[in-house]
Amino acid sequence: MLAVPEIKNLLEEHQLLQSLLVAPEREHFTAITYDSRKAVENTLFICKGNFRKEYLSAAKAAGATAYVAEQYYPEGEGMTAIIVSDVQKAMALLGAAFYGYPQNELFIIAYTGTKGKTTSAYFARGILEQATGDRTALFSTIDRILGNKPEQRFKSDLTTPESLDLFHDMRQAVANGMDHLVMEVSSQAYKKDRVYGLTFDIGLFLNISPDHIGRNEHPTFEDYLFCKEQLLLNSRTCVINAETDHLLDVYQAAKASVGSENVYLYGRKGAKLAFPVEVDFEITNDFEDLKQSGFEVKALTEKGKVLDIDGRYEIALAGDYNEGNATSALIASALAGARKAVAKKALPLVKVPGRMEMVTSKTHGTVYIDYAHNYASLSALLRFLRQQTHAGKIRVVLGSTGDKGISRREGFGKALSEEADIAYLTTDDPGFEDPLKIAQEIARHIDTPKVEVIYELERKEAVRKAISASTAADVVVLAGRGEDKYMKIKGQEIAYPTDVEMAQEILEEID
Ligand SMILES: CC(=O)N[C@H]1[C@@H](OP(=O)(O)OP(=O)(O)OC[C@H]2O[C@@H](n3ccc(=O)[nH]c3=O)[C@H](O)[C@@H]2O)O[C@H](CO)[C@@H](O)[C@@H]1O[C@H](C)C(=O)N[C@@H](C)C(=O)N[C@H](CCC(=O)O)C(=O)O
Ligand SMILES: Nc1ncnc2c1ncn2[C@@H]1O[C@H](COP(=O)(O)OP(=O)(O)OP(=O)(O)O)[C@@H](O)[C@H]1O
Repeated sequence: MLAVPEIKNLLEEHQLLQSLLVAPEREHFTAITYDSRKAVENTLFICKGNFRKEYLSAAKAAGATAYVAEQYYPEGEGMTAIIVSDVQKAMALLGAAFYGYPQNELFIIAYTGTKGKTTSAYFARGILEQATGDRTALFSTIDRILGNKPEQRFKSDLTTPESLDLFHDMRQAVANGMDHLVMEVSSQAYKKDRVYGLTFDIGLFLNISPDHIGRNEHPTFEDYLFCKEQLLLNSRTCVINAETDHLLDVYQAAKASVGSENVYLYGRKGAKLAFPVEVDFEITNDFEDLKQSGFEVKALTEKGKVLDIDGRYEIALAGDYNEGNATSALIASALAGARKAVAKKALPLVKVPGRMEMVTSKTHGTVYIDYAHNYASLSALLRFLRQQTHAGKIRVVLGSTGDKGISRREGFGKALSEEADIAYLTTDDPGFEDPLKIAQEIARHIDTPKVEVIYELERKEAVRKAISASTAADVVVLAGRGEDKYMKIKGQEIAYPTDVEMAQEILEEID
């Protein structure tokens, strides 16, 4: 429940309130929503984003008695009108208040980074699940786990939910007995003030590379970096991958916010850093194959030693970057109070849907299904597979999404040029764009004749062609979609088999 005096105070404190017109008997609200289709009796309705006046009329007809907006609407006549200077910020504040500030009942670990957020969040939750006796929620790009029952697990639409949904889900998690939360915070979350007003217990910065720049996302790389760094300005303790690009900027943001004594840095032994800084934890690879890896973590500073995580760990995920992801989770969970012995047992059990999944074959190449969908992740993946694959060819099936992430097309072309032998260019969430045109744009950035380019726009056929042509020495990479079950075409989500399902089905037929 939320009442007008509390709303007024809160919005005034944050200098957001422009005018307030309280209609008689419209002073207490028992529901809150930004979607007219969800409005019920006595709802406080938020007019935000690509809002249309008809939505306010619909909300009022459904029983909404007040609205929050950046302007007055005649459609809201008879309702309490709360006019604010920034509706996204107001929504976050009102959401937290409506749901009774659930963040105060959770220890929150928040991840940002261009790559590795989901994987690292899964690692951290894997450890904390054991350490807290199953009281750790997870809000990831893949799913939102609000409790331990299957019906408390939901597929995610966004990496970071809209603020109202975020506070709603936090409240649910608390009601389900959770006292820890691991979540991903996208740069968009800061751009759109979805996490406005939140302070995280631990904020982790994994890396940054050009991505998410374009229409509907960030106008420039600087804006992208600025938004990502906001996590460090809103966390009590910061953990940074010392191997990130723009380390100086990132480190300074964290130091200015919490002081160097509350900043932890980690990196691979001998890694070249973008600026010289004392690293708290050093990672040494011990062994790796295509299924797993083992590594050693060593504290180099007194502050690092206090966390007591020195030791050898194993993970059931290939890719050297995953050792870094796992180390970030070790540091975060140690800061949350998890013991080393628990982490050691928990880490090898962590699986991440759609990340480095594998389908093996007797006669054809092993198929890797990975969500890699920009230059940094695809090149890291292909470089890793090249080291592990000796004489065989690397066959890569991919497309690039339409309407967003335009810079990925160039990134894919570049990564394919570096390590692929055969590129099967196909369809991946084309939206309102022509998938052939997208594929041709990727091909334009393949700058070497060493890469054979095959166009096959039906994704399933492209997968079939790549697997059928492969020998046992080859690897087949199905990139970009992970566990996606839908293809986004012209504003619709059309059911489509996952890459894993297609690989399994094709191999059952031809193996
Ligand atoms: C740019 C952006 O942040 N867009 C998000 C935003 O859209 P929006 O506020 O304009 O809402 P909208 O869906 O267009 O609808 C307008 C309003 O009318 C309402 N409505 C609509 C229909 C109706 O009948 N009645 C009604 O009241 C809607 O509920 C909404 O409040 O709010 C919506 C939820 O309310 C989000 O789904 C949508 O994300 C878009 C689809 C999206 O995909 N965003 C991407 C770029 C994103 O945020 N990605 C990041 C990851 C990328 C990264 O790492 O940076 C993420 O966190 O997921
Ligand atoms: N630390 C890392 N550095 C580079 N690439 C990585 C790293 N971690 C994971 N990847 C690659 O990026 C892909 C996506 O990983 P993950 O889903 O964990 O990242 P994410 O940050 O959640 O991505 P997104 O924001 O695109 O959803 C993986 O499938 C892997 O190929």
